[in-house]
Amino acid sequence: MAVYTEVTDEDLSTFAAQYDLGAVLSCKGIAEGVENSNFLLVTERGPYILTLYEKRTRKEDLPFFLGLMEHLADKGIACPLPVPGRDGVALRELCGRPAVIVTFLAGMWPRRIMPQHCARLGEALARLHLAVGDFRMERPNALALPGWKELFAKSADRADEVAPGLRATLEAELTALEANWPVGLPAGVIHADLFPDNVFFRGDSLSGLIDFYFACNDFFVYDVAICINAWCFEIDGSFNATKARLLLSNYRKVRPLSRGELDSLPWLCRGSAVRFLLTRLYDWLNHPPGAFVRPKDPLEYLRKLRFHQSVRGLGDYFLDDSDLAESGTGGQ
Ligand SMILES: Nc1ncnc2c1ncn2[C@@H]1O[C@H](COP(=O)(O)OP(=O)(O)O)[C@@H](O)[C@H]1O
Ligand SMILES: N[C@@H](CCOP(=O)(O)O)C(=O)O
Repeated sequence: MAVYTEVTDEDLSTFAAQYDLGAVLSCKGIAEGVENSNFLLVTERGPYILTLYEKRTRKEDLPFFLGLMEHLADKGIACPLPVPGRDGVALRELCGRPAVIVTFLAGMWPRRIMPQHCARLGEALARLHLAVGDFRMERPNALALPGWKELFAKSADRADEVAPGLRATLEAELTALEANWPVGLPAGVIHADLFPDNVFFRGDSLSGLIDFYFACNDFFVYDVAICINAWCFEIDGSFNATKARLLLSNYRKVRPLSRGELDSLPWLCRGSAVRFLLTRLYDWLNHPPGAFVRPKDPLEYLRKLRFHQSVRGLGDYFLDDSDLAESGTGGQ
């Protein structure tokens, strides 16, 4: 459960009085998420989500995240909308933390991922990438290669406590990634954390996307790589090529991927595995004592990294020749 900051009844009623939401009926910490403190806030107007921004979310980035949600909602993407107070301001402060109330999105994230979820995810991700075409704000990716190196430096000395040899593996992988990272691919704002717990479904239909607090500018296809890692491995660690193919083919129906983007996928998958391995490793070694949060397992991402390291080429695991033929041999 991610509740780093406790909110007293008194603090909450003073805070809620700044909105036109009626009286607060209940406010409960949410038993999911690891980054920020989230509460299900029920008022006379209905349910909302109250978020207090913690650790990795920098206050200066919040206008970008809130502006992005407003832009996407305007483009018809189902996502939470920041709720302004009576003064028109959405971003406020509560218990010394930046805080926002956003609209509640109905639906459930899939506990057991079925191939059809991956198909719907592919379409939604591509729609998101098209919808940001005219979003004018920018945020560099703080968790790209230089950020990975900083995180690694903070955890390197203790990495082998988590798995023997992890330090050397990460050192070598960071060097390899630096030498092979693609350049010049189509880029724009990406979600950058579209894990199953951030995608809601109602029945078989995808009902919305949440948690835009890692969104940033990067290659669109890097977002695809993040989703392949988060959605296309089974609990036993095996890669599910059917899920990856469905994710990719449905993405490509909405936003075609060039041959250059497809060819870069194996390295982007490796990079994405390292990115989540490093944040999880850091959190594993440093989670605040007493905080109501369960750190996620870094080794899940070490296993995913090893899988991608063992792959010899694109055709080996995602796509066969007929898939690749659709993209021609063009560049980016
Ligand atoms: N707008 C929303 N509508 C409904 N539930 C939400 C909403 N935002 C967050 N939640 C719930 O809170 C949980 C944690 O939110 P999330 O944004 O993923 O937190 P974190 O940023 O800490 O990872 C989600 O899994 C979901 O259950
Ligand atoms: N998805 C990340 C952790 C970020 O937490 P989330 O609750 O915002 O998804 C991971 O799995 O490491």
